[in-house]
This record gives sequence, structure tokens and C-alpha cells, in this order.
Amino acid sequence: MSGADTLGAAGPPSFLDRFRSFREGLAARPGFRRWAARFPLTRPFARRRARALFDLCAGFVYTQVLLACVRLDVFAILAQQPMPTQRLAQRIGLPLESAERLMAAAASLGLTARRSDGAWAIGPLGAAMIGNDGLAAMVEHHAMLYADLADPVALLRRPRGGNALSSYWAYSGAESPGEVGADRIRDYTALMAASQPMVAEEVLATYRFDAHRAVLDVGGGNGAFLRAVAAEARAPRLMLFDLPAVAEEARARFAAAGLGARASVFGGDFTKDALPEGADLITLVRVLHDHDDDVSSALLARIRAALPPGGRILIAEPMSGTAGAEPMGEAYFGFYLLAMGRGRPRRPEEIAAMLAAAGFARPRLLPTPTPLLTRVIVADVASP
Ligand SMILES: CC(C)=CCC/C(C)=C/CC/C(C)=C/C=C/C(C)=C/C=C/C=C(C)/C=C/C=C(C)/C=C/C=C(C)/C=C/CC(C)(C)O
Ligand SMILES: C[S@@+](CC[C@H](N)C(=O)[O-])C[C@H]1O[C@@H](n2cnc3c(N)ncnc32)[C@H](O)[C@@H]1O
Repeated sequence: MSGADTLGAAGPPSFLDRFRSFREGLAARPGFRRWAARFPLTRPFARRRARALFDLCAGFVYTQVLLACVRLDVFAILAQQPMPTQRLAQRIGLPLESAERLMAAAASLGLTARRSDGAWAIGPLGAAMIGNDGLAAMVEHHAMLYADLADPVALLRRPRGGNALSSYWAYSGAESPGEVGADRIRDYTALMAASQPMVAEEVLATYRFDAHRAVLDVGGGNGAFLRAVAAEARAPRLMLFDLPAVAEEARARFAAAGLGARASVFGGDFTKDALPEGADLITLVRVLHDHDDDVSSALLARIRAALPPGGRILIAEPMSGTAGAEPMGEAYFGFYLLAMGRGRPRRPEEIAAMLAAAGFARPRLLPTPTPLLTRVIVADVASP
């Protein structure tokens, strides 16, 4: 992986920069836009831009169509059996006209599809929601995010914290995260466990855990990730560190899964407490981006201190600058974490630099099947 981020580096604008600036200068002129929308050679570009800008204007409406489908369980119903509007309306408890309106909207977004016999069926994007309870839970919990984003400029101006999301993620605003009680961790821990399968699938498709003696998952939630590892890899012992209230839940879940003897669970606060030793691999799954640079760097140093020579760290989370999924990092997680009050999505190069500063060597970005969902970086303890 290459070195530090070069954003903001001085230097003359490139040829491409100058071309873009010329092009956008033209596009900013209403008269040119009018002409380009009619001229056959520029018309396709004009239409594409109009559509892209319209999608940005309408994004909230689209997401509410999705939310209505999730709340009314439309995808599961249509996946079971396509049906005409009348029957669907009865099934989801909507007036006929509203069901027709919702289905037409959902079909235009690829969530459902109208068959040639007039019945509604699952669409390509609705099909991707089937069996993914975590995604449905994410869609539901966005109500808090949208409430916090109602005035985005105010959100950008005010000191961070004091939002719906910052109280939901109780550790993000807490003076002493270690004292956060069971009632404040329950909802986010359930959301993380529900959405963990889509992340674990990506990590397990990317990295083999078999070669390790013991894996410590720091910020491991109720243990969903480690249970997925245990199902694939027989060898490693399982170790989990999280806030005391979360750790208690993880302990109960491991016992219920028959993994009580294979798993050791530790409660604590990784901003203050040392991490348990004994693992040759420490994982951070959807943890680093939650924290500002000082806390993240200190956490990496603690992880380094807990690892033996030859030990390894694995970081799995969505990252900035993911080709083909740029808005996921910069726009979605950038603003999500702003509303949460802490942290930022980082580019792989930035994480690599933080790892080097904490005493890790050979950072590698491993290819995951769906980089939008998560990317994976591993690095090894540097030899002295
Ligand atoms: C046979 C023929 C002719 C054709 C085949 C067609 C074909 C190849 C179809 C492909 C089917 C396929 C494989 C579809 C795959 C679809 C996938 C993988 C869809 C995935 C979608 C994932 C989404 C929308 C993920 C959304 C994730 C969100 C919103 C995550 C939010 C996470 C949050 C808020 C995390 C919070 C934690 C914190 C606080 C930041 O730490
Ligand atoms: C976004 S969740 C990710 C959970 C899990 N790794 C997953 O991907 O499903 C972040 C986790 O870090 C834990 N955490 C946050 N701050 C912590 C701290 N100071 N000490 C220990 N754990 C902490 C949270 O309790 C939570 O379980």
C-alpha cells in the first residue's frame, strides 16, 4: 500500500483538471445547458447529468419507498408468491390505490417488478434484501440518522454530540464508556449482531483463520463475528473484549451456542484498560472508524502491546475512497459518523500509516468480494 494521503498537495492543475474546469464552466451556463439538452451529440450527457442530479434531489423519497416496503414486509411476501395488487393490498393492509402507488414506485426503483400478467413480483434490488434481516434493520434505524440530518448545515457547525445517533451509540458520547449500562447497549448491539452476517461473510471469504491459535475480537459486540469464525475454523480459541455490559451479553450468547468452553470474554474499556494477552490475531471489525484519530491510534498501540512477536492485526470496516463506491465512504459514513459524534471513515492508506506508527509492518489490503460492505487490512507485528 502506498504512503500518506496526498490530498491537498501543492502543484499546478493537471490537463484533466483544466479540461474539467472548462467543461463545468460551460455546464454552469443556462444557455449552454439548453443547447446541449437539444443537440443530438451532447443530449445523452445532458440527460445523464439531469438524472444524476434528480436522484440526489429525490434520494430521501426513494429511501422512504424502501422503508415502506420493509415495514410492510413486501419483499418476503412477493418472494413467496407474486400477486395482483388487490390481493397484495389486502395482505399488507393498504387501500388498493395506495398499494398500487407503492408498487409502482417500488418497481421504478427496481425493488419490485410488474409481470406481464399484471401481478407484482420481487425485483432485482428487492431480491437482494431477502434473508438479510440486518439490512432491513439498518433501513429502519435510519430514521434517527435522517432526524439528525434534518439541518445538515447546523450539524456541520455545532460541536459534535447531542444527537439521536450519539445517544443511540451510547459509547460515542460517554465520559466513561465502561460504565454504560445494559439498557443503553441493547439496541445497538442487536443492530450490529443482525448486520454482522453480511460483514462476516466478506471477511471469511477473504481471510483464513485456521492458522491461528487464538483470535481476540476487540469491540466484538455480542460475539456474532467470532461465532461465524468458529463455524468456519476449528482451530483458534475465541477471545472477545467489549464494554462490560456488552461482554455480559456475549458470554451468555457463547454459552447458548455451546461455545462456552472455547470462548473467553473480557469486559473493559479499550480507551483505558490494557487488552488481554494470549491471542496471535486481534481483529477490529467496524470499530476503528467509530473513533477520532487520537483514540484510534492509542487503541492500535494497545493492540500491538497485547500481541506476541509474529502476531497479526486484522481490520475490517467500510473505508473511504473505495473505487465504485465512493459515496459510501465519503458521504454516507462521513455524515453518519458526524451525526454519531465521533470518528471518521479512513482511506486504506491512512490506516496503513496509523498501523506503521503503532508498530505494525507489511500492511496488506485484501480483496473482499463486496468492497462496499467492508474492506480488510492485515498487518504484522514489526520486528524490533
Ligand atoms: C442468471 C442470470 C441471467 C443473471 C444473474 C444475475 C445476477 C448475477 C445477479 C446478482 C445477484 C447478486 C449477487 C446480488 C448481490 C447484491 C448485494 C451483495 C447487495 C448488497 C447490498 C448491500 C447494502 C445495500 C448495504 C447497506 C449497508 C448499510 C446501509 C450499512 C450501514 C452500516 C452502519 C450504519 C454501521 C454502523 C456502525 C458504526 C456506528 C459506523 O460503527
Ligand atoms: C460498531 S460496534 C461493532 C460491533 C462488532 N464488532 C460488529 O461489527 O458487529 C462497536 C463495538 O465497539 C464497542 N466499544 C466501543 N467503545 C468501546 C470501548 N471504549 N471499550 C470497549 N469496547 C468498546 C461497542 O460496545 C461495540 O460493541
